[in-house]
Amino acid sequence: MSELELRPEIVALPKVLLHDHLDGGVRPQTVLELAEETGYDGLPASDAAGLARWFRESSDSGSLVRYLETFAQTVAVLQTESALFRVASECAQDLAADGVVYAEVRYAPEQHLEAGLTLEQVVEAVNAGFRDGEARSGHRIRVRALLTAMRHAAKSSEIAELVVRYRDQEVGGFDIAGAEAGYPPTRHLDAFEYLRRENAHFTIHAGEAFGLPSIWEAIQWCGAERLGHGVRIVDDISASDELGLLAGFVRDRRIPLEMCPSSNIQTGAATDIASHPITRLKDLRFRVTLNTDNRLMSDTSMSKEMQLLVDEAGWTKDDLRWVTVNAMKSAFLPFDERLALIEDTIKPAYA
Ligand SMILES: O=c1[nH]cnc2c1ncn2[C@@H]1O[C@H](CO)[C@@H](O)[C@H]1O
Ligand SMILES: [Zn+2]
Repeated sequence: MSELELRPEIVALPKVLLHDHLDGGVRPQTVLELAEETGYDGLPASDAAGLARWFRESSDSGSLVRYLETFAQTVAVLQTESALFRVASECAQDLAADGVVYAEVRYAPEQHLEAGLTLEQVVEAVNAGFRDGEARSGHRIRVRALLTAMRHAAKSSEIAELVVRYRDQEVGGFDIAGAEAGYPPTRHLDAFEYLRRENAHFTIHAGEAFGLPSIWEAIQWCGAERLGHGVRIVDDISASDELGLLAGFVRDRRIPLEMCPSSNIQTGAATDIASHPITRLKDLRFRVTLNTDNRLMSDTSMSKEMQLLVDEAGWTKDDLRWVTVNAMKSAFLPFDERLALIEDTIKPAYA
């Protein structure tokens, strides 16, 4: 991705981010310092610029599986409470500086147990880091956590229970992530059924590397409230914009699509920003939201994703307001709190 000078008027707009991975958004310099502190010697570069380049280039393979391999480097240095606290705090500060007013940041607690932490210690360290970052940011931002279970693993029920246990401590919901092909979400039906019995929220990564069957299972078998990516829903829309039954269901039910344009280009789910399905889905009035996915791997931010759409796909400020309101409506947050953010923070700033 080329260097992009961000326009201050875009940075200043209030933004809502529903799909951002904590372990995909670490500052390169922090990765280096944490590796030094913890004695991890497996990093592929020894300076921040080189490391940033390595992450971006290694993620450019056109394959989700290869893209996901780069996370081994960030996960390796995120095995202590102090590392998790620091990275969560910096995440909240970086998002706030980018104009984000509300964020749901996800990570997989089960990936941070290698040095002996318990799941609870992981969640509490990250939560404390978010609170610290909110306070230090000097902006009004609220950051909540989504707890991810890895789709190839067998911890989803435990992670789902964690979501319910910490729901009053800014844990908004549950997600599953990881390689999509070969690991259908129905492997985790027990977790989804439990969450529904508990009136808890969840989203599922679906329709990114794999097509319609994955989206269909996520919605109709698992009961996903939102779709992570969901970009392949265009496979169910004809050249003359006729919607198939599944695409029609997704649009009619206003199922939010957590779309991540730059990430999709790196994993091969889309070719470029100009032709990314997000614009077509916006024009067809799907419940489209705009997201970063992994700021480190894609060298991106919410402002950058917005500016790319404006510059390369003809988006207007009205479109940016629309996806921002869509995202706020789709947040895993009580209705009155969503409404307050829309009326008091978002709408006045885009007027
Ligand atoms: O776009 C994606 N698709 C599927 N899985 C992902 C994506 N981005 C990150 N992760 C996976 O989610 C884990 C927890 O944050 C990451 O470690 C990575 O393996
Ligand atoms: Zn993701």
